[in-house]
Amino acid sequence: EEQEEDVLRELRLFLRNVTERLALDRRFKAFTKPVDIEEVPDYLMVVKRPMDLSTLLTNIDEQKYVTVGEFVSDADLVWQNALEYNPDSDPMDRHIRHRACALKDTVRAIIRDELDEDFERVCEDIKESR
Ligand SMILES: CC(=O)c1nc(NC(=O)[C@H]2CNCCN2)sc1-c1cc(O)cc(O)c1
Repeated sequence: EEQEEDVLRELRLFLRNVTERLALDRRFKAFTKPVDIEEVPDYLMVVKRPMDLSTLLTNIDEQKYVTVGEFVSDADLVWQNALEYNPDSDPMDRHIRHRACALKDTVRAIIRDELDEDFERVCEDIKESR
């Protein structure tokens, strides 16, 4: 009903704000757009579920997320995929892994500092009722 739509609208506003702040952070430039499969043909052999910050925004607008937990699961794919695709001692691999770890820590810090646990509980109750 109306109250539920109000809650989910507030969830989308929060998730857009978090995602846009990540996309503005220069450290995360490599994560802002889908990996170009033409440029990186072996990418899909390694990474089974590609994800990037622009796709997270599209998912938010398409109302894919009913809880913050669902959003964090997709956001975690971004850095997890980067660690998976960059396992070597190659300087570029290390560089991307450093940024992937920064993304992981930044997402968790924002959610811990800015998400009200009572709000997430209401979202989870809406999800269970559907
Ligand atoms: C996001 C990601 O996982 C990624 N990994 C890379 N790794 C390498 O280039 C390593 C792989 N091992 C051998 C030495 N090169 S480049 C790269 C990337 C960077 C961008 O600026 C845009 C983009 O779409 C993808």
